[in-house]
Amino acid sequence: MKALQHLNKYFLKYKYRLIVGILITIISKIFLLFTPELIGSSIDVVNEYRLGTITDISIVKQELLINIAYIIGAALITGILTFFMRQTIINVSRYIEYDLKNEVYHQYQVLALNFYKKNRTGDLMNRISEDVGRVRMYAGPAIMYSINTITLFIIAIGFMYKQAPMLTLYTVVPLPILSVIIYKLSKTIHKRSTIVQQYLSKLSSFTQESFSGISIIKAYGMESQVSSNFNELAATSKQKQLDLVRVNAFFFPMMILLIGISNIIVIYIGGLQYMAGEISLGVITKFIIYVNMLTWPVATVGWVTSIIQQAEASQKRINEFLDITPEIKNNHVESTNIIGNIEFKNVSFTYDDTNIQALKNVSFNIKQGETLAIIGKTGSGKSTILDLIGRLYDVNSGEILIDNTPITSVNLTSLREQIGYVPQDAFLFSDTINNNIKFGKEDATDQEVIEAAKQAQVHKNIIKFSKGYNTVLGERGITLSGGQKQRVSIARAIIKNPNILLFDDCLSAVDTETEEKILKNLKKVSTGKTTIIVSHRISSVKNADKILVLDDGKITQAGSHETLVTIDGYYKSLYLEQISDTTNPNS
Ligand SMILES: Nc1ncnc2c1ncn2[C@@H]1O[C@H](COP(=O)(O)OP(=O)(O)OP(=O)(O)O)[C@@H](O)[C@H]1O
Repeated sequence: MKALQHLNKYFLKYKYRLIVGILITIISKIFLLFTPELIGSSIDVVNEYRLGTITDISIVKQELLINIAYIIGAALITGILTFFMRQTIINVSRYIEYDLKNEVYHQYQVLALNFYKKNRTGDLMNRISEDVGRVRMYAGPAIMYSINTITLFIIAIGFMYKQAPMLTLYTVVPLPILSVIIYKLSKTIHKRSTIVQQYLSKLSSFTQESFSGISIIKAYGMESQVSSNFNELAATSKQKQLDLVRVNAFFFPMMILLIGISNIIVIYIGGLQYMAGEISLGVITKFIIYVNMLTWPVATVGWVTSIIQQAEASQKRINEFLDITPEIKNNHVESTNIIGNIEFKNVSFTYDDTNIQALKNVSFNIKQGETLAIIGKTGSGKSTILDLIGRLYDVNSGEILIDNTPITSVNLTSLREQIGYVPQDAFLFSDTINNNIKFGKEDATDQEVIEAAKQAQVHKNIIKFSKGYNTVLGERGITLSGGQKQRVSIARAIIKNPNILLFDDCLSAVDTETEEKILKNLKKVSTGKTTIIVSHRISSVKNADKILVLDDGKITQAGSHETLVTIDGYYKSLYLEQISDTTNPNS
C-alpha cells in the first residue's frame, strides 16, 4: 500500500465528496436491509393466520399492504441513494484518474530526450492509460464496494445475530471461503487478462505497422508472408482469450454453488430450529434473503483485494516515472532576454545510451545576426551541435555560452522561445496545414501563416490542394511529399520569428532551384537573427558568414566559402565533386 499513498493528496482534495459518498452508501445499505425484515414479518403474519393465532383476515391484509408499501418505499430510496453513491464515489475516482493522467503527462513533458530513448513508447502509453485505469479502480470501485461490504456485513450480521445466533454462525461460515476462492480466481483472471492485453497490443501494433508500411509490403510482394505472421499472432491471441474465458466461466458457478450451500444450511439448520419452536418461519425467510444479499459483497472482498494489489503494482510503475527528476533543469527562474550570441568552448559530448562520443573538444562562436554553416560526413556530429544549443542535452565537458552566459544559467523557456528549429526529419501533426504552421506561433493570423509559407516556398503547393491551408495531414503528414513537409516545417520556424534559427539539413528533399529560392528568402527572414544551417550541400552553405567542417566529432576546417575552396581538404573536394555533378548531370 506504500505506492498508493501517492493518491492521498487527491483523496484530500476531494474529501468532501468522498465523505458525502460514504455517508450515502451507509444510509442506502440501511434502507436495503429493511426489505428482509418486512418480508419476514409478512410471512409470519400469514403463518399466524394459517395457524389460527390471528383470525381476522383484514388485519393480515392491512399488515401485508403496509409492508408492501414500505418495501416499495425502501427500494425507491435505496435506488435513489445508490445513484448518488455512484455519482459521488465513482465520480471522485474519475476526477482522480484525470488528475493523475495530467500529472503523468506533465512529467512526460518535462523529462529530457534521454528518458524517451530509455523507455519504449508503448510503455509510456501504458502507464498513462492502463496503469492509471487500474489505479482508478482502487480509488473508486474498490472503496465503494469495501464500504458497501462493511456496512452490509455489520448491519445484517447484527440483525441476524439478534434473531438467531446459532443460525447466524452456521450461515456465515461458507462466506470467508467464498472470499478466498474469489480472490484466487480474480488473481488468475488478472494474470490471464494481462496476457490477453499484451497480445491485443501486439496485434494492434502489428496491424498499425503493416498499414503504415503497406507500400513497402506491396512493393516487395510480402502480402502473404505478412498475412501468415498476422494469423500466427491472432491464433496465439485467440488461445490466450480462451484461457481467460475458461477461468472467467468459473466465477458465477462458484458463487451460485456457495450461495446454494449457505441456503441449504439456512433451510436445514433453520428448519430444525423451527420444528423445535426456537424460531419462526419468517426468520428462515429473512435469513435466506440476508444470505443472498451478503454473498456478492463478501465475494467482492476477494475481488477488491485483487484490485488493490493490481493498483499498488500500477501505482508503483507510475511512481517510477513521477520520481525521475528531469535531467535538464531550469536553473534560472526569471526569464532571460536572448539576443543570439552563441559560443562553444571545448565542448565534448557523449550519448550515454550508445556511448558514442559525438563531439570532441568543439569550439566556435557566432555573433548575433551571423550565419554559420556546418558541413560534414554523416554521423560527424552536426545535429548534435543543434541539439545542444536547444539544450535537449547538457554537455559532458566544456561550456556553451548564450550571450556570454553559460547555457545552464539561462532560463530554459526563454531559450527555447527564441529558437526556431527545423529538424532533419520534418514532423507534422495530424492536423491542418494551417495549424501545423501555427504551431510555431499559436496566435498567428492567417495572413502571417500565408506569408511564412510563401517565404518557405510552399504556398503555391498548398493552394493547389482543394482545401488549401485547411488540408488535414494524415499520420506524420503522409499526404505531403518529403520536400513539401520540409518546407511546411521551415514555415513553422519562420512564423515564430525567433532570434536563433536552426536548420538541420532541411533542404535535402527539395530540388536545387527551390533550394536557391528558399535560401534567398531565408536570407531576408534571418536578417539580424543568428542562423545555423546544417547541410551536405555546398549550395546551401556557401553564403554563410562562417563554415565549419566537422569530421568524427571534431572541427577539421573553418572559414568562409571563398577561403575553404582554396584549401585542400574535405570542403574543397566536396565542392569540386558537387560542381562537376551540376555541370555534368549525366556523369
Ligand atoms: N539520440 C542519439 N542517441 C545515441 N547516439 C546518437 C544519437 N544521435 C546521434 N547519435 C550518434 O552520434 C553521432 C553523431 O550524430 P549526429 O546526428 O550528430 O550526426 P550528423 O552529422 O548530424 O549526421 P547526419 O548528417 O547523418 O544527420 C553518430 O555516430 C550517431 O550515431
